[in-house]
This record gives sequence, structure tokens and C-alpha cells, in this order.
Amino acid sequence: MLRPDVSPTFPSVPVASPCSPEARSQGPRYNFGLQETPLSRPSAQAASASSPPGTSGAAGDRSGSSSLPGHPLSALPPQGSYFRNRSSFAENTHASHVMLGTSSSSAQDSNYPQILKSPLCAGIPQRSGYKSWTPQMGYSATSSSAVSAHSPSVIVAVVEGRGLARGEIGMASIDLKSPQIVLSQFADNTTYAKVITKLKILSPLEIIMSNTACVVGNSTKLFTLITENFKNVNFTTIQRKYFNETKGLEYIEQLCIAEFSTVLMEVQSKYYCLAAVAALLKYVEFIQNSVYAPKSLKICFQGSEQTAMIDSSSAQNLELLINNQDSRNNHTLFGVLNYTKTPGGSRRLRSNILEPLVDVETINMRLDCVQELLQDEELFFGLQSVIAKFLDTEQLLSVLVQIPKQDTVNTAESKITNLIYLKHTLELVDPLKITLKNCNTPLLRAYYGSLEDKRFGIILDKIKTVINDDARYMKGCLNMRTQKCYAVRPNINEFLDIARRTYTEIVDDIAGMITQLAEKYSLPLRTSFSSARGFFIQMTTDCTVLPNDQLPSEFIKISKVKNSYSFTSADLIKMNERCQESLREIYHMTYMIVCKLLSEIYEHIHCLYKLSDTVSMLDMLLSFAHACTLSDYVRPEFTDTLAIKQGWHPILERISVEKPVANNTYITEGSNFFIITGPNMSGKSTYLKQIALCQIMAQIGSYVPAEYSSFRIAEQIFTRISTDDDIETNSSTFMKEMKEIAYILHNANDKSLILIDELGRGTNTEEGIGICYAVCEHLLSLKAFTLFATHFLELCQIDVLYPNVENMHFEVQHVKNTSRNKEAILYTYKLSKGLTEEKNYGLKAAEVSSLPPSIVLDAKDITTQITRQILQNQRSTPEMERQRAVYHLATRLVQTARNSQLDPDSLRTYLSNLKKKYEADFPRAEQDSGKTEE
Ligand SMILES: Nc1ncnc2c1ncn2[C@@H]1O[C@H](COP(=O)(O)OP(=O)(O)OP(=O)(O)O)[C@@H](O)[C@H]1O
Repeated sequence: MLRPDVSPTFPSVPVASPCSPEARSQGPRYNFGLQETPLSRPSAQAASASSPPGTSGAAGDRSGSSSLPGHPLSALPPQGSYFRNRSSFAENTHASHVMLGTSSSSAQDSNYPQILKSPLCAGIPQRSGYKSWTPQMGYSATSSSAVSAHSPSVIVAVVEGRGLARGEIGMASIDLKSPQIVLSQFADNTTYAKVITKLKILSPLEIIMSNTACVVGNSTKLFTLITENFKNVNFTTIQRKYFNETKGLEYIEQLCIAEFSTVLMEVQSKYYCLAAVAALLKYVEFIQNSVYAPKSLKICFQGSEQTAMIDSSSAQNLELLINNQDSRNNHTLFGVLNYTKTPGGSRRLRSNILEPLVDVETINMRLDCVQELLQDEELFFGLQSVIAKFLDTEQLLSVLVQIPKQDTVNTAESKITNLIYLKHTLELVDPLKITLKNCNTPLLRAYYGSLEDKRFGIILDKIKTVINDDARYMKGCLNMRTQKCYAVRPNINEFLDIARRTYTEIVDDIAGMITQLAEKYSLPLRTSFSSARGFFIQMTTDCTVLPNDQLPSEFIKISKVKNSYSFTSADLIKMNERCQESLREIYHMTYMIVCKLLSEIYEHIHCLYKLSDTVSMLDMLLSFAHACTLSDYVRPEFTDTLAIKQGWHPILERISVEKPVANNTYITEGSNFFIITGPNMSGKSTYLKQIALCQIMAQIGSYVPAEYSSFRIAEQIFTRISTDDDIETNSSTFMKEMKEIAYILHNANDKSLILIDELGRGTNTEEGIGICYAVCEHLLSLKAFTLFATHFLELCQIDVLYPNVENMHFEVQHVKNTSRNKEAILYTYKLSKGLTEEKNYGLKAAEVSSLPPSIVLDAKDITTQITRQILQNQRSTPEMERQRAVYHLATRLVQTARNSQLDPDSLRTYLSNLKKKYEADFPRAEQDSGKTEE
């Protein structure tokens, strides 16, 4: 009998038609050990043999894969292939012509300089805990839980231009769960805000950069910034020569499926993203130990102009994906909108929230769909029930288009599983089509049209000639094992039929043996199964049934959880081994048949890209409609005004028992800067966030929480909302807010939505006001829509100088608490025009807090004294006041002249208006005002 640990090679079992004889010759050379048996590590010689001398590898390696049998999905492993897996890569780093090095993510890592010093990277530490998804792990039917759908699986290559091209960034990313490569290239400024934001959105598992970006003591700014911002992400540096644009173009030509081949035209002259994709694919093929089949990948170019930019700290402030108090709860925008049923749908929702659309037409098409789903109940429920049955189509595709370089039991098992999933998926196309048949909106009709693709039927028919009709995806590992075992129809391979009969007999024998044991010992024994243990015995009972509280000595490997015992016996272990043996034979023969089948259907398989796109989008739109049914959301309009009638905070609504107080918003180009004041706890931050959340919801095609809403498309959404000190980056509150505000000032434009809350709180009042004033004046030079919440009431005076500034405040009411004979504050959360008239509200808030009354009393006393002192110092003659005003005016004029982009005529008009205003305020100061104007 074959013992897996003795001989890892599968005995050559004859395979009947249709697979033999040529299928046998093309079939996998199997490592059928119970555990994966890695191929022996190839020598550096073998490595150089597989890469033609003088080439940087990409073409050489692929030509290695082209020696595979004609068909892309054939499983014959490439001979002498250099790359095996990450660990062999680390061992092979002496072969410096392949890759330079792998380093841990942190620039502060003690190994780091050492790694970079060595040109050959000998002694590169193995990264512990690295766990990447591999095709051998197979496609698992994931639940739609956000966690599994969003665990990092993206690898990104980043490269920056050199010399005059510094600041030109090329990026290429691939999600290991989805066979899609996204390329982008853009110019970034010195803060590299776009790169960092893009990377944060991708949430990578690993980042690849060129070794020239991190020469010790002379790392590029981009490299330093990335390592600082992504401390928990794995970093790999590879030789610059692998960032080769010519190879990148070749890769795209070879791998991109016909439907998306227009990408070639888009990226032909985008050298940096081409260079990045070359390095990325070379690396992924290495770590995955597999190559992508020719014409199998969706490759697309994504410019930064197609979506709105939300930087990562704004995403965090707004709690788009993660709740700031408790990262496990779903009190986030994602939580509010996520009623998706598939992992693809939930991934799509996540990426949309982080990168909302900017194209009104597309947004309106989505809104039309949501509207139809809301109006047609039958459509909504019908669609929801079909969509819920889909598995992760993207991941399925991802596995189907990879050719493993090594064949093991696991790869075989995973291919069989995937074929069953493929059948399951394709069987859902018709029900989906029927549900969408009578839809009216263009997008739903387009999705219906995409399902009419004949290839779905062709693939399914071919599958059905080989695979049993009732082979389908089932929950539970034993169920799935049975499905895999009996997936292939009978009479296709007589040896397979025999092996299956043997397997059934062994399983029956196991059941019979356990029944006999139960009778023999008069115990309630039950047959159980787990993928780790195989068949074992379980017994749920209290100890009184057992003589001497002991199980019979025949039972071994006993474990007990509460009153449930699990154990096995020597005979059962042997039978499990026989069972595994026959299973391996079955899998081997099934795999041969499946590979042949896959090779026949392969040319049609790309219709699944369309299907996965359709399913994830429908899932997201259904989710939007579902969210609407739980609250009174309204369809947004898109104009050049931000107008929200009675809007409320969607996350607060989910948390609180009562519906949040709704408020109006009306921001136009002529009145685009709102200063919001109000006591502590009156609702300022909530209001600011609510506007941003509504804006994002509208721009992803969702309805919004309001009675009416109209939005101006925002190209960027910036927030500066006070949070606690960032201990991780060791920056003080003040430095953190300065960094955040600098980022906004550098990047905001006329189409931005900017929300600033409590700027300048990290320093003293005078300086805080100064900073706020300067920041406001800078932002006022833009047509961006800005909301600025502050406790510095002095700032409200800015409306005198700028007609586009509006002062708003949150009202509070003072009520007498008769029982305690004290005044209490009642928060109305209502926004009104003008600035707040509340005084000393900090003390009032402190009074209702848990601060000891004696401290509050002291604080009141000290405040009164300081206020008196300030008033005394400020007491001045009318002449002093006049001079102060002249000084202030002169400063303003100089500043305006310096900053202004106005033409001379406009500047003159502006100055003369200012002069008139000054003369009106100080009628006896005409001479001075004349001087000032000069
Ligand atoms: N519109 C609303 N409806 C109901 N409750 C609200 C509303 N706005 C705010 N609240 C409640 O009031 C609390 C305080 O609000 P928020 O933090 O926005 O106040 P604030 O004015 O920004 O306070 P501070 O100035 O101290 O930062 C919120 O946590 C929320 O529970």
C-alpha cells in the first residue's frame, strides 16, 4: 500500500477515455503526499538556464511557462523554473541577478541597514508570520463577513521617476483574491499625498519598491514616507532592472484578456506604471509559485481623476470603515450601508466608500437602479435571494487562471472544488437573468444584457457532460469531500468508479465498526468527521455511564470538551489511512478529468469577469436599497449647490434610540465658507461629519439621510477633526493638527469639501486664533466649500471682510432645575444663523461633568479675575482704538496684495470698498485711511 510519507509520488493509474492517452502524458506529475512536498530547490545554474543571459527575466521566465503543454490550464509544471516560493527566494538570494532583497517593513528595524548594505542580501531574515494566500490553499467559500472579504491580499509595486521625472509615480497592484491588475500613474507633489492615500485605500499586504529607492543613508523621500506610513506592511525591495517598462508592456500583451486589451493603448507611453507591473508580476509569480495563464487577467488603468480623493486620516475621522472607539463594532458608514450578501459586493462597497465617483451620469445611473429596486418589491426580494447564493466569483476566477508550478494533493483537490463552484456559479446565471428580465433602468438592462453572453451556457453544457448534475457546493467539509469524490459522472473512467466503490466500502466499514463498538461497550457512540482528524468517534454523555469514569482502553487520543468526548482507535486510524489512500486515487483521476475539462472550457472562461462585475455591483445596489428601507433616505440631486434639507447623521441614527435632530445646510459659491460656533457638546462635530457622510453617500449612488438633498460633486473631501494624540507616531496634538492642516492647504482646490473642527486647540489662544485666521484667509481664496467649527469667537469677525463667509451657531437653552435651584443647559442640536452668544460655556459644561464642585468654583473665580484684568488692559482711548484699526487694516491690505491673484482693477475696487467700510466705521479718520490706501 502506498504510504504518503514513504513515497510522495502517485502510482501511475491508467486513465480511461476521454483523458487518456494524451491526457496521461500531459497530466500532472503528482506529489501525492498527505503534506505538500516542495520540489527540490533548483540551483543557481538552473536559474540562469531558465532566464536567457542578459535578460532581466520576465520574458525568459514566461518563455519557461510557454514550454507548458499547449493549453493554458494544463497542469504540467514548468521544468527548471527558478522561482519556487518566498522561502526558497530568501535562500536563493545569492543569485543576485534575480532579486535583491526582502526587508522587514520598518525602517527602524535593526536588521534594516544591514540588509540594505549587502548587495546580495545574504542572510536576509525570514519574515515570520508572513502568510500569503496561495492557489494551493484553494478557493474557499467565504462568508460575506467584512473581515474575510477585506483581509489584506493586495500586492503593490511602486516606482518613482528619477531626475527631472521625480514626483512622477507609477503603481501596479494585484489582489491575490481577484485576477485583476490595476495600473496608475500620476504626478504627485512633495508630500506624496496621492501615493499615500492610494496605498491606504488598497490596504496592501505587501509593497514592492526598487532597491535604488532605499540606499542606506540616502533613501528617497517617497521610500521614507511609505515605510513610516505602512509600518505593519511587508516591504520587499527588488533590483531596479526588474522595473522594466518594455517587459511590462510584454506582460500586458501576453496576459490581458481580449475584452480589456484597450488598456494597452492607454498605458503604452506610461513608462512608470509599465515598469511597476513588470516588477509586480515577476514577484507574484515567484511567491505564488504559479504563473498566470496567457490572456487570463483583467488589466485596467485607473487615473486619479475618476474618483474623489479622501485621505486616510479623513476616512478615519469620518469613521468610514472603522469605528474610532471600538474597531470591532460596525458603527461606521460601511456598517450603515453594508447589507451585501457576497464577498465581492462587500469589497465593492468598501472601495466605493473610500473612492466615491465624480461622474454625475454614472452616479445617476446607479441611483435609477436603487429607485427601481425600491419601487419594485418583487424585483428587490427576487434579486436578493439569487445574489445571496453566489460565492466569491472573483476569487474563483483568480484560482482558475493560475497554473500551479507544482502539483500536490491540495492543488488537485482545490481544482476539483473550484470546478464544482464554477458549476454552482454558472447555474445561477439563468435565475439571475429571469429576475432581471423586466427591468427598466439602463444599468439593470445592461446587466441583463451581459448575462445573455452565450459562453455561460457553453461552459455549463461542457461541464455537465463530465460532472454529475447534482454535484454542488455544500457547507461542511465532509459534504464537500463527498461532492468532490462523486463529482465526475460514472462510466467516464472505470478505474475511478472502482476507486469510488472502494472508498464507499471503507466509509461503510468505518460506520459499521463504530456501531459494533457502541454495542460492545453499550455506549452512545457516534461517527464524526473533521478535515484534520478524518473519521473519529464522538460521545456526548455524563461520566456516570462510564465504568470507573474511564473509557475502554481500546480508545485512544481522547479529548473532552464539557461532556463531549472525542477519540479514535488503532483500527479506526488504519481505516482512515485506507480511506485517505483511496481518496488520493480518486482525486488524482478526477483531477486528470477536471484538467482536461478546464482546458476545453478555458477559452470561454473570461465571461466570468463580466459576471463577477455584475454580481458585485447588483449586490451593492441592493444593499443601498436595503439601507433605504430601514430609514427615510432621499434620492440626491447634483447641482452646483450643497443643499440639504433636514439632514441627519446616518451613524448616529444607528447608534441612538431616538432619531438624531435634523438640520439644514445651504452652501453655494457665493456663500461657501461657514464658521460654526456653539458650546461644547452642542453638536458641531456631528454636524460637520454628517455633511461629509451625506456627500460620500450621494457620490457612491446611495440615497442620503435627509428630506431633500442636492450636492456639488466634490473632487476631494478633507477633514481636520480633533482626535487624541497619536502615540504611535509620537507626534503631539499640535504637530498632528499642523500636519493635517498643511496637507489640506497643499492639496485643496476649488472643488473640495473641507471640514475643519477646532483648529489651534493645541496651542495658546492668541496663537491658535492667529493660525485659524491665516488658514481661513488662505481657504477663502478658493471656491471650495468649507465648514469651520471653532471655539474662537474672534474668528467670526472675518465675515466683515469676506462676503462669502456665513456665521452659524448651535443653539442651547437654559432651563431652571427647580429641585437643585440651578441652571442647566439643554442641547437642542439646532443650527441657527449668526454666532453663538453663549459665554463661559466651558465652565457650564464642566459643571455638569464629573469635575468636583470645588474645582469648578475655583475655576469660575479665576476666570472672573482674568477677564477683569484683560478688560482693564484693553481699556483704551478712541484714538488708540482708531490706530489699532488702521494698523489692522494696513496689515490686511499688504497681505491681500501679496496673496491676491486679482487683476489690478479688481484689486482697486476691493481697496476702495475697504476704504469706504473703514470710513463708515471711523468717520473722523479720513486722512489716515488715505495714507493706508497709499
Ligand atoms: N443632531 C444631533 N441629534 C442628536 N444628538 C446629537 C446631535 N448632534 C450631536 N448629538 C449628540 O451630542 C454629542 C456631542 O456632539 P458633538 O461632539 O458634535 O459636540 P461638539 O459641539 O462638537 O462638542 P465639542 O465642542 O466639545 O467638541 C454627540 O456625541 C451626540 O451624542
